Amino acid sequence: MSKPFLSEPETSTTDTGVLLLNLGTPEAPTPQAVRPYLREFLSDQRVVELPRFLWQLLLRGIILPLRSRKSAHAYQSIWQDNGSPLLIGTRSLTQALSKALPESVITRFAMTYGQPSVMDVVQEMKKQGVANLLVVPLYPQYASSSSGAALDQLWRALLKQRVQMAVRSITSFCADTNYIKTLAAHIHTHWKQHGRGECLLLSFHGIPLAQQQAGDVYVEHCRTTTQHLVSELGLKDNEYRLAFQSRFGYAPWVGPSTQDLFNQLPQAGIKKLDVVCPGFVTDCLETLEEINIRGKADFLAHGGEQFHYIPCMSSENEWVKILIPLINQNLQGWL
Ligand SMILES: C=CC1=C(C)c2cc3[nH]c(cc4nc(cc5[nH]c(cc1n2)c(C)c5CCC(=O)O)C(CCC(=O)O)=C4C)c(C)c3C=C
Ligand SMILES: [Fe+2]
Ligand SMILES: [Fe+2]
Repeated sequence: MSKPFLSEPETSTTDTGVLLLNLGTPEAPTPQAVRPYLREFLSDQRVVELPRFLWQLLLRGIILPLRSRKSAHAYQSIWQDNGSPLLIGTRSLTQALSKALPESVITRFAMTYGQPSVMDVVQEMKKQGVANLLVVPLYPQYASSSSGAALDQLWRALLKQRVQMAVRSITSFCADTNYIKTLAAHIHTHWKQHGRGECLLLSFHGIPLAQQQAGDVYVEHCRTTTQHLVSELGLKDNEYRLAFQSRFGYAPWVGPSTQDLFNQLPQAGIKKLDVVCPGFVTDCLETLEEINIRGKADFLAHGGEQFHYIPCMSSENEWVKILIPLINQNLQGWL
């Protein structure tokens, strides 16, 4: 029988730690590796809120066999020599923040699904002496299915601790001034280097409409980011669009859909399109494959002439500029 609480070191420590949380990604771009990742992800009731038994029948019987193969194929098109872009990006962001924070702060990352797990990393940080922990889900806009699910894993880890850590968490930073200004500057730099389209599409990951109607603040947060960003960029109403991507399943999702806009915008006279994904801290399957491969092909096939995807901001310069002040503000009194 497993013990209800973990054994603790006898010395009491007071070190401070910062834990970054991201979604997780498969170990390899193969159906065999994608399947356990999707099973864990899609079994989370924050992600799919259907009755558990019915959903598990559907998931294991129909969805996993089909989706694992389809997703593995998509992952193959973006996989890098050293692994999944989401893992590479999260690791390099952790290294950059670790360098920029005082040496005494222990900085790590963990994944909501897959490896490294939140449970293992929190345990390891505790062994290293962390007693005060700041947790930063890497999602500027809060959604129950992303930030909420990430924080659930942290609370699960704390349930195992005999002597619990002091914990602070950042739940969202959708209107943070450094985030908005740095993102606006990033877009300007892209325009200077590659030219500017007729319209800027801000594409956020979607959520099921039922979750929004049940009170999730996610869409409101996406609108807040959009308002601040377009005002910082000085865009007129006809120079930008807000849309939601990555629809999953047959139930309605929040709209308008990014996919629909790729098909419709050329007919509405927009032939040159720039796309940015402000809700993603690191490039991943949903930006590199869904937007920059499939989305681009659809837009061009429907009469579009120029499609520029503006990549996520860099870890070393831009995200450090955004996250260090936010982290320092939340570490007050601990250092
Ligand atoms: C803003 C962050 C995200 C929210 C909100 C979110 C909700 C959400 N996602 C799914 C289903 C899938 N998402 C998948 C990939 C994926 N999702 C996010 C972020 C959010 N998801 C990221 C960063 C990624 C990329 C992971 C990577 O390895 O690069 C996938 C897996 C890929 C696929 O098969 O398409 C699924 C499935 C739901 C159902 C949902 C809200 C309820
Ligand atoms: Fe940049
Ligand atoms: Fe997702």
